Amino acid sequence: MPRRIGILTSGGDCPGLNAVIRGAVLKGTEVYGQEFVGFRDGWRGMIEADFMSLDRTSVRGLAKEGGTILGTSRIGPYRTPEGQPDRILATLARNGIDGVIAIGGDGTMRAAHLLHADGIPIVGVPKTIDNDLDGTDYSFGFDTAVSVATEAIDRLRTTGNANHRCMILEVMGRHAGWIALHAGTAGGAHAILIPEHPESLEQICAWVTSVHERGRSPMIVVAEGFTLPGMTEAHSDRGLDGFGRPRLGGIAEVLAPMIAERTGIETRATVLGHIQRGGVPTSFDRVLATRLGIDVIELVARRQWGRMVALRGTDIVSVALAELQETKSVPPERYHEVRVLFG
Ligand SMILES: Nc1ncnc2c1ncn2[C@@H]1O[C@H](COP(=O)(O)OP(=O)(O)O)[C@@H](O)[C@H]1O
Ligand SMILES: O=P(O)(O)OC[C@H]1O[C@](O)(COP(=O)(O)O)[C@@H](O)[C@@H]1O
Ligand SMILES: [Mg+2]
Repeated sequence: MPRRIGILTSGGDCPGLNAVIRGAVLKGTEVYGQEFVGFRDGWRGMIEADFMSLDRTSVRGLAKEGGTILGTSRIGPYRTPEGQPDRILATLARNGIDGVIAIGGDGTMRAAHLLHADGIPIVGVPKTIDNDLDGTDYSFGFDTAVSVATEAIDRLRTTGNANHRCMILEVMGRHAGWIALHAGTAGGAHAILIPEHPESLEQICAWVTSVHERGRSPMIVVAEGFTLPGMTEAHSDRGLDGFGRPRLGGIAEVLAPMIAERTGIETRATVLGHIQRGGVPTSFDRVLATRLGIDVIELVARRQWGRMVALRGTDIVSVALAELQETKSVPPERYHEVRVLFG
């Protein structure tokens, strides 16, 4: 039975991370008598042996707390001499750490898979507000982000109606438009634009005009990764993130003047940004995150390294990290199901 376990949170933060930590620490300490440490700032803490001890007291009241008490980063393994697997194994051994729980998104799970293949005892817990992680029906953080985005749509509609304007809300979603799809559907958007399904400017303007002509204020929801035909990459003018990828954001501000010019309808853009990632998780996300934290301890107890806990229907199951596909995209039929309501 692994006795001393390290936990880390990596990648973009996500409401529910703390609830996972609490679920895992409470289950592990109470049921198996395990000890826990928390690596600070994701993989960096594991690589540099920068950790804090986690006990019952340190996870008190955490189910409802946004962010992560451990901090997160996009600093990864393999990039420095200390980040090589043999050095990581030695660091873990020196500190008496028998296994690692990595809580993160697609990137973190990819890194965890590589580390497992290189002999590091590691299991994963899926997190992402984007809901784009393969292998799990939903990830915690998504429901919170959708709730925040839906409220933003409701608010934008009243100001849009008052001023007879077209309103555009931009939400996160680098490769997948799940937040836009769900929030747009919940908020009754007149068009939802997502990375998986390009729409032409002509089509978008046709929807906007038809809404306006029947006396309503058009409401568009766009995911940050959406591209117009002819764009080879998602819009980015904000430099690179910690992992060297372009920081997305701003496509709503690109679309607004184009739509205004073509339709003659005054148009305003709002970029929701990190508001959808901060603050308290919804009760759905608290429950999901807590269950994943509890259940990942079973993987650890059975030494089922190289696996990730996941939600399948209403059950928590586990999947091999090696089997995860690149991205869980919005399937065409899910998009076309709501597209018939646009305009
Ligand atoms: N293929 C990879 N090899 C090594 N490390 C990786 C790889 N992909 C991601 N990582 C590390 O995991 C971190 C988290 O991934 P990222 O995509 O930024 O967030 P998330 O896990 O939320 O998707 C990255 O910033 C990087 O340090
Ligand atoms: O501002 P940051 O921290 O770079 O995060 C922005 C990114 O966070 C996300 O919500 C999640 O990204 P990761 O899962 O890769 O962390 C993306 O949709 C968005 O592009
Ligand atoms: Mg990612």
